[in-house]
Amino acid sequence: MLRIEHLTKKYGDKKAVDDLSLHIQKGEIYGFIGHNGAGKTTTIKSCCGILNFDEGEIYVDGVSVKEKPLECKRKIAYIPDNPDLYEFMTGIKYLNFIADIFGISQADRQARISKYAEMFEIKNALAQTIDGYSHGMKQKLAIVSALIHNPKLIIMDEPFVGLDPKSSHLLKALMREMCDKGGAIFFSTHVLEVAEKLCDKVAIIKSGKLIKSGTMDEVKGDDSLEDVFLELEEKDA
Ligand SMILES: Nc1ncnc2c1ncn2[C@@H]1O[C@H](COP(=O)(O)OP(=O)(O)OP(=O)(O)O)[C@@H](O)[C@H]1O
Repeated sequence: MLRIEHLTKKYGDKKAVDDLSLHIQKGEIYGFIGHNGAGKTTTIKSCCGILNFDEGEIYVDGVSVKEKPLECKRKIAYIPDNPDLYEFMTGIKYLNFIADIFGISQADRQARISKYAEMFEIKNALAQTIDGYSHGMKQKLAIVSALIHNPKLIIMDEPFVGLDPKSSHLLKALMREMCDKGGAIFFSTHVLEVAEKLCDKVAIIKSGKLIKSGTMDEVKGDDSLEDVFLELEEKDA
């Protein structure tokens, strides 16, 4: 569903991501972990067609992000680490704006908005302008807006930051349900306990380079993901 081949992205002379390859298959929840500044957001933004990259290729469901960015964006939902939404809009206006961009029918958008806004308990806030939302409410609105076009692939940067425990639980269940239906999820997190419980596979990035990836069992064996991560961080530090 998502194929990253030899991705290299530089800022000036500095390589933020260096020759990184990863394959995320249908049905997989794939976690992406690494220290602050390791290159996670840069990789994620490259996958979503938000950042140009210097070398390599990225394919979404077989389509090149470089050659056909719009076609890829139709298949993807991207939830950034900071929900910078149009604050002057009401929640419902924002959701309809996103639904218009993706050309979603009135019937489908109403059904999805109703389902997900109710699930994340923001239905009553949809008439308010977004500038009055808390961080968590904005994050929930960003999640609802990401689900409006029924994406095949969801890419999320630190999705659990700011969510209350109930919403985190709901999001985890939704992630699993979506993958069970043939979708795929690639997300970054610093919460290793969540990654360990939730992910089918995990990749560890350090200073722009992929240092370990595979199924959770392959990566961590009998240890905890935290122990393995910390040990890898210590090596050659
Ligand atoms: N716009 C930019 N201009 C210059 N350097 C940048 C820019 N964005 C990121 N970097 C650098 O690229 C490297 C990777 O940053 P990135 O944001 O991808 O890391 P990250 O793994 O997402 O970190 P965090 O966990 O703190 O969010 C860092 O060294 C960062 O300073």
